[in-house]
Amino acid sequence: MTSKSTPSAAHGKIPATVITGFLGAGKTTIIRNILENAQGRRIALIINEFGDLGVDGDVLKGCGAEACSEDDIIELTNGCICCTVADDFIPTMTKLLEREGRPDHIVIETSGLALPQPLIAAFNWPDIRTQVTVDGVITVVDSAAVAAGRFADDHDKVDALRVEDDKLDHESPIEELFEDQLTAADLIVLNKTDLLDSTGLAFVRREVESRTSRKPTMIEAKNGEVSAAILLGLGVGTENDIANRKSHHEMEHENGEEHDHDEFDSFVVELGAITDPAAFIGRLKDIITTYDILRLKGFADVPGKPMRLLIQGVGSRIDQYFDRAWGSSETRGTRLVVIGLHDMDEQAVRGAIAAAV
Ligand SMILES: Nc1nc2c(ncn2[C@@H]2O[C@H](COP(=O)(O)OP(=O)(O)OP(=O)(O)O)[C@@H](O)[C@H]2O)c(=O)[nH]1
Repeated sequence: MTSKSTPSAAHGKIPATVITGFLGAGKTTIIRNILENAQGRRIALIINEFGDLGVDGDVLKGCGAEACSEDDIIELTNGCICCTVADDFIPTMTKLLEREGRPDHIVIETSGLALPQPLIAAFNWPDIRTQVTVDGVITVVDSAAVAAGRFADDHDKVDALRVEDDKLDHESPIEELFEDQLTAADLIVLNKTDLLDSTGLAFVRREVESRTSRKPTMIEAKNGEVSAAILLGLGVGTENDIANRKSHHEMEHENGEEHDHDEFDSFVVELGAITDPAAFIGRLKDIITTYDILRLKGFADVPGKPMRLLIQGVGSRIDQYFDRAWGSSETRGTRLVVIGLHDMDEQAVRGAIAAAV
């Protein structure tokens, strides 16, 4: 199945694939694989990240895949795509469609905290609807996190949040988001299967199935290795089916109350050189656990190394590798974005990370 054979492509509309999924599930990793196996398609990429440090865009620009030049990668940095659809996403799409040399396919990576529903609805805007169709929504799941109970309701925590903030009428914000992202899916990728055995994986399947009343196809993957032939060319036209995919927020606020991300918070920590990366990363793992940090990612300056060290923390797991050389006009330094729930003690986390150097 390729995009060239889908009904939407046959009607001249550009297919757009939405890749969603919670923080650190593996969205960027999957997109990297798509770009490297694009089967001759020219792909435009729209990336949205939570937090003021464009790590994903940088990772994807650095992969140098022919399918997608740096000019074809557009970063939306003014907040989560679901809240900035009108001001940010729609003008960006309009500009993209006015360009010469239109792409064969558009891939959109939502932030890990975004509700996909408002984004899908935006494809019904008149200027966009006539030119683009949603080929499919792919929800990436961190299977290891599901198995660890990361998306199960932590009642104590939710109750504590509610006492602090009486506007909080939701269940656990993480659990709701997880379910909303599953409910939007045409295809669910159970990623990170390398971290589980078959019993764990069977549990994850049941858990995911129980979190959405829709029954999208589920496939398993490790390191985001799924063929572009499976991911691109679903041919769904998801914008015609939004009524069946309502988020908790839409169901609770049919009167149109604004959605926001007050439940989550992020900040960037800037540090100098890291002389002992192994020790630093060991301490970061403890800090993530102590302060219940949801996502930590960025780069470190390691003295004597011509390349920067990419640091990717998801839950208490941290991956690190030297991803690219520092640019000649770039100031070397360590910058990490930290994402957590809104009750995260920013000053304490900042202090702990500074002391971990
Ligand atoms: N063990 C394992 N690690 C994975 C797998 N897929 C991705 N990762 C790692 O998980 C981390 C997060 O992956 P990303 O692709 O950046 O996740 P993301 O969903 O784009 O993250 P955000 O955009 O921050 O929400 C990285 O360190 C990846 O290398 C997998 O299948 N197995």
